[in-house]
Amino acid sequence: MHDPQFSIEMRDVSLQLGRQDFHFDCRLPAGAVIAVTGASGAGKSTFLNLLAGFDVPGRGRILIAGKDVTDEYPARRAVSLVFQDNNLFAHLDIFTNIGLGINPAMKLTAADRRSITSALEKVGLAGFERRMPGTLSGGERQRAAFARALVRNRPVLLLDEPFAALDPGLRNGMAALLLDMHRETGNTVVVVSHDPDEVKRIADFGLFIEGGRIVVAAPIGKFLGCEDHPGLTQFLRS
Ligand SMILES: Nc1ncnc2c1ncn2[C@@H]1O[C@H](COP(=O)(O)OP(=O)(O)OP(=O)(O)O)[C@@H](O)[C@H]1O
Repeated sequence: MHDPQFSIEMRDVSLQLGRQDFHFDCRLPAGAVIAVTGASGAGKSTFLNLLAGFDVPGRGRILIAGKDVTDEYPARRAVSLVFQDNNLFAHLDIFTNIGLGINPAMKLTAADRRSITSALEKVGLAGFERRMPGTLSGGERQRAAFARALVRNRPVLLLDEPFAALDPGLRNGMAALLLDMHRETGNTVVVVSHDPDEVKRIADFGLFIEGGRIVVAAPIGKFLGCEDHPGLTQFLRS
């Protein structure tokens, strides 16, 4: 049974990658900004990869917006993604990269075309439509990927340190844009962050992952006040 309060459920999900095993079991609130935290190598990206469908669990079920997606291909899932790399097709210009996020056959309406231009303006890349990804800086590529997520407008947005390559001013600007979009659409945002200030600023709910397991999952007030896990305390003070 699906409870509409939850947009993401992992039911007894297990996975082994090399010598590392992972076990995730969680229910995440719909319409929240959920911060995923943990030390390097804890399993944050694997958690997102399972939701995106790039990793497939050996056991357990994954539900997104009430639908069991465990056996569904990444492209069919109700998610958009902004990951650290590999966000853009290198042989296609920025307009096409973003357009594919709206319609994989590039059948775009005039309104779609306007929304691409407008998303590029919002992320500070006005006029970049015909540029190839290889001619953009790392931060510009991340912003282009973010523009694609803006136009895709899926119920769940997965972001793996989306603004890591940006300087602090731009990073804050993009975080503000993310919150604007979130308020407008009411979508669920799952964002990996290494920055406690960013977590405090944007998240409604926090997850702390350690050794391939979720050790804390709580609304943000409780999460920030949690003193039961030295790893989390250290992260929050960093
Ligand atoms: N395909 C794989 N084969 C073997 N081990 C893997 C594989 N993918 C991930 N791992 C291991 O699983 C652990 C968790 O990796 P993951 O990328 O999820 O961590 P993370 O919390 O996102 O780390 P970071 O903050 O450094 O990006 C790491 O020890 C990693 O080396």
